[in-house]
Amino acid sequence: MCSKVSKADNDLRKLLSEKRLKGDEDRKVGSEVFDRLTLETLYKLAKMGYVNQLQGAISTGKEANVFKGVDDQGNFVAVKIYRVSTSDFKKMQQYIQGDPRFNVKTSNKRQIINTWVTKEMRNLKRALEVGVKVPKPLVAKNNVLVMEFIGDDIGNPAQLMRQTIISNPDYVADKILNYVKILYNNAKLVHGDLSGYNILIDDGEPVIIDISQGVTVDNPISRELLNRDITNLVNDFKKMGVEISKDEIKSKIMDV
Ligand SMILES: Nc1ncnc2c1ncn2[C@@H]1O[C@H](COP(=O)(O)OP(=O)(O)OP(=O)(O)O)[C@@H](O)[C@H]1O
Repeated sequence: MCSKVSKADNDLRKLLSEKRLKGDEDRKVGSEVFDRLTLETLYKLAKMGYVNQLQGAISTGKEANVFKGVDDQGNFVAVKIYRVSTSDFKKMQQYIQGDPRFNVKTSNKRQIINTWVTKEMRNLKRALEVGVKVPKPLVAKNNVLVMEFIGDDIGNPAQLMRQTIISNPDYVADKILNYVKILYNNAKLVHGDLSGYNILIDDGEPVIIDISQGVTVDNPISRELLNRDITNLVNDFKKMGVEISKDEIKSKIMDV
């Protein structure tokens, strides 16, 4: 028992000392992201073996920060930490309320974020189950989601589709459209924020990320979100040299 506790203490010390937050931006992130409850959550995840080192920020987003971590077995993991101070609770509430899977009537900010993280985890699982390539979710606890790290063996994260040169654009576009189709028809989900900024290219393969706002097709806003996703894809594909119209995409998705 004693040795377990001291191992966990050591793990947390290691986790915090090795998070290696560099530069002004990262330091700002450090103080904003690592509030007491977040530290406690990371501590529990360290004890459970999910993350025992954080190795710096991969991204500093509007509402969350994504860190590269290492688990007990030495595997890289991606650790997404929602910031309670800057999250858009109104938007989160709107998306959660229209979702029959959740019955959350609270206006408590932490509870809303925790539900949001659970929603992201469940959407990722549901996408994986039908064969969409997304990061495998490993654990969700409070405002922290730990998932499979998408990148190379030495820890370089994969590039965003919008920020990389695609060597196989037709293949990538086709794969993405098939993912949107099976997500819609089989998982009954709409991503809701799909664009080249939420698709990673890993070894020539598209991987869809950031599915937290994804809604079930019976949500009243699902059609509007699907249309927006399709518009974004038309524009992104065009930039990659793949011409396809909104109507063509719609008929591909609905063609079951
Ligand atoms: N599983 C992962 N493996 C590797 N990198 C990842 C992973 N998940 C996210 N990232 C990186 O972190 C960035 C932010 O992730 P994500 O889009 O999920 O967070 P976000 O806070 O919603 O971002 P934003 O506010 O910019 O939309 C991604 O653009 C990607 O570069």
